[in-house]
Amino acid sequence: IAVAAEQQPAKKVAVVGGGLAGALIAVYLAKRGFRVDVYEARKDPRKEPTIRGRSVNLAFSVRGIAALSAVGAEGPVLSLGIPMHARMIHSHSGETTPIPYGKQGQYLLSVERQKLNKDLLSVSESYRHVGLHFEHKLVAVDPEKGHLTFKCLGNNDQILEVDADHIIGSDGAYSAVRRELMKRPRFDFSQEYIPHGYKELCLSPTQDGEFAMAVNYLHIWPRQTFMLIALPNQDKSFTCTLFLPFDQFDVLKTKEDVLDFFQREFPDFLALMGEEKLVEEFFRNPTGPMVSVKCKPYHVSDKVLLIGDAAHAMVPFYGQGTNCAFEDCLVLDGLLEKHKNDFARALAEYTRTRNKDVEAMCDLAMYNYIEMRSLVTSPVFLMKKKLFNFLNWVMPRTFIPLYTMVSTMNAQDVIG
Ligand SMILES: Cc1cc2nc3c(=O)[nH]c(=O)nc-3n(C[C@H](O)[C@H](O)[C@H](O)COP(=O)(O)OP(=O)(O)OC[C@H]3O[C@@H](n4cnc5c(N)ncnc54)[C@H](O)[C@@H]3O)c2cc1C
Ligand SMILES: Cc1cnn(-c2ccc(OCc3ccccc3)c(C(=O)O)c2)c1-c1ccc(Cl)c(F)c1
Repeated sequence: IAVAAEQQPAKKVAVVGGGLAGALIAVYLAKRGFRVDVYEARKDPRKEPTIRGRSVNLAFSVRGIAALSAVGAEGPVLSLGIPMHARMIHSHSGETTPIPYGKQGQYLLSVERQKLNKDLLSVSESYRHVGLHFEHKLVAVDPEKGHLTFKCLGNNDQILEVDADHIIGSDGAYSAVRRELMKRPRFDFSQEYIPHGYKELCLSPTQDGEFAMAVNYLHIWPRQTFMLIALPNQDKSFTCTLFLPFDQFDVLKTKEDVLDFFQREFPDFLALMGEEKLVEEFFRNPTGPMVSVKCKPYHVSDKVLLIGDAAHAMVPFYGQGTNCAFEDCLVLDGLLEKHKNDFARALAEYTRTRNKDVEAMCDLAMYNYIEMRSLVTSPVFLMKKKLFNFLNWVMPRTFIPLYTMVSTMNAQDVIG
């Protein structure tokens, strides 16, 4: 006797990686009635102590918010996020110039990554057919069989074998799922590390507990081959990121080296940060690499799909990586809707339609990096942005600055 579709057991999806993309796709698939198990190598971030001054934030834009709104998960970002209506450009002499992101109502949101990840994991867990498994590191995967092997890091590295109907690889730029797909013929893959590294520094609130700088801005110190940015946090600190070539990081070995560098290049920032705090932050926080990854196809028949950085890691000079990862979820959901949960059709169309868009974002981010690294001092940055904003004012429908088009949001875009 044919068992009615709704009485068949729900298809099982294994999501490898419980970062931002993994947590959101789990919500999407749970809403579609799949049985979802998320396997994350790290510990449950919700049980980890929040280390003050270690928050990392993201610039969020309309494409990311739309993907959250589609599953009713935009609450945390909208309540958490701090609007940045303009960039604040800091010149070498310490002058600051605000340049709006566009007309009134166009802005970016500064959102704390960890808090967002925790909230999305909790939203996914609110669905009874979602299971979260932390400290489970994928060590092998057989895409054709839908078979996965995990090492249970919290349990003497015991091995756990899992079978799933479908596998989502959302395990980031250094994806283990993608590594398996790379063994297959006709799998295109390219990656490029850039010569710059990045280091996060926390600019604490002032003595009287206020923000140390103007709050509703994305602060930028453009210094040609290196740049500094600062995004505001809910706790009135700023998460600042220094982008500097590794060979320049390598020569900043002593306290004096660091203080001389900041006194020369970012005197206003040094004054805000204080020498003691700057040195402490500089040597405590790691210097991270930045890689651009492209690959294709993103799927293996109806069995495996790569999303987020696992599919398309981009250098962060457009602030769109998470926004693209979230848009991946929206696109996949639309295709599952179109193909009535037929993964084979949905995944094939996903690769066919999504690839050109995300590779355009990867290229834009790299183009921005090259442009920022070469042309940009604050006068050039100011002139360029003011000219763009003027042209947009003169021809609002025909000239929209590319960055504004890609990255900023309108209130009505969000509220719909
Ligand atoms: C300096 C910097 C600044 C950035 N700023 C912005 C910004 O302003 N705006 C923006 O939109 N984006 C920004 N990004 C990009 C953004 O951080 C990424 O695009 C985003 O984190 C991608 O999410 P993801 O879930 O695909 O990957 P990740 O966030 O990397 O998550 C992958 C998860 O998989 C887990 N994992 C990895 N391997 C395994 C395994 N073998 N088994 C199990 N689990 C595994 C990891 O522990 C992790 O939790 C920035 C990136 C950098 C480096
Ligand atoms: C984290 C985040 C979110 N968005 N952006 C971003 C990116 C590019 C931008 O402009 C293109 C451009 C600026 C300067 C010169 C040419 C082109 C603008 C802007 O217009 O404000 C904002 C960043 C960011 C990330 C790293 C650095 Cl180093 C940085 F400066 C900003």
